[in-house]
Amino acid sequence: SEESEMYHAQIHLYKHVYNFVSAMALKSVMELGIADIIHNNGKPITLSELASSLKLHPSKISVLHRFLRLLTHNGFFAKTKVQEEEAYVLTPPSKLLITTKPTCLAPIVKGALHSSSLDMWHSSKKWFTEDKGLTLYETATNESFWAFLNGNHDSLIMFQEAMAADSHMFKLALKECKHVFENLESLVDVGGGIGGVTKLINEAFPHMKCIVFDQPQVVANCSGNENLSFVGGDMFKSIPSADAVLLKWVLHDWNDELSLKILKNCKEAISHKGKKGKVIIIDIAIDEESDDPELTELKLDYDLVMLTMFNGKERGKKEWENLIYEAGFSNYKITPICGFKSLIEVYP
Ligand SMILES: Oc1ccc2c(c1)OC[C@]1(O)c3cc4c(cc3O[C@H]21)OCO4
Repeated sequence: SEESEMYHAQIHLYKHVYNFVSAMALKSVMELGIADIIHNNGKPITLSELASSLKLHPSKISVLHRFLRLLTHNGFFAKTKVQEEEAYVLTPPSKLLITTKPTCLAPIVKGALHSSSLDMWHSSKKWFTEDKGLTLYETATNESFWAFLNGNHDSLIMFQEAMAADSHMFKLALKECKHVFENLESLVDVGGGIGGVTKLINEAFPHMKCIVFDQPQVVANCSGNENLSFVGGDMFKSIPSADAVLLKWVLHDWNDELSLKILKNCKEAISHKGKKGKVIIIDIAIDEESDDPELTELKLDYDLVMLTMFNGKERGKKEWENLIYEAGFSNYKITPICGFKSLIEVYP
């Protein structure tokens, strides 16, 4: 009936209006360190045990229960019984918040839901109606997000820890895509930040000469080892030579024109010593036909985060192909990795 269609539409609309509630509840649980408490408890934990671990005021115990109820409903916790009393256990998504594990993604939750990433959205009408080539972030703050990070040490650390946290997922993927890095004598990790990924590659391939290449102020206080070095520079000007260039979660920060510039400099960097060389891109590839709707939604969410913060973009397979050929490369191969990213090997 028309009414029931209206009622369903209403639920759909309100659900989206309040999508932020589960995100912020997850942020609260991350800040309280609840995953660590349950993990360290070594067994299911009751609400009162959890509340006393958190030293919550008695009036906040029911508050905690309501937060856990929503997050249990959304798959972050599961309920069980301990001597007839309800108790909570972690699920795979909340296990990603255990801060003592290398696969901890708490820094991403912290960075992505930091007010510096959220406040800009209140300026979107201004952004849409202006004809300036600014990002939403710049419209809201009058500076680029990169300038903000370079001007706020704590936020830069938060961002770099988020990137490094995501890199540990790559450690799992490295097992499946080891062959991509085999027989490389050298590799330069462009936009490698504090070396999250490069250190993992250096551990897996100790004989490979690895260079972490990022802006001078980013690599300034980083130190490596005899096969891991940090080099400061500008990837839009030139990139140090190596057998392979790695671009992990870099090109989605940049529009096509700037991404082309980076890729052309990569082509220069791998054409040394006349060897074949390759560019290894690790980034999101939108694929609406074969991805399930939830995965596509994540990729489209990231597309708007990149657009609004960096004037970047997530790319579909065809867009990656066009960019790769436009940059003068002759061939490429896309392999899904890490759940929602792809590894794209690009050959000159
Ligand atoms: O190339 C990338 C990859 C992921 C992210 C990027 C850029 O910026 C947006 C983001 O939501 C974000 C924003 C942040 C942050 C981490 C963080 O992770 C997310 O720490 C401070 O602000």
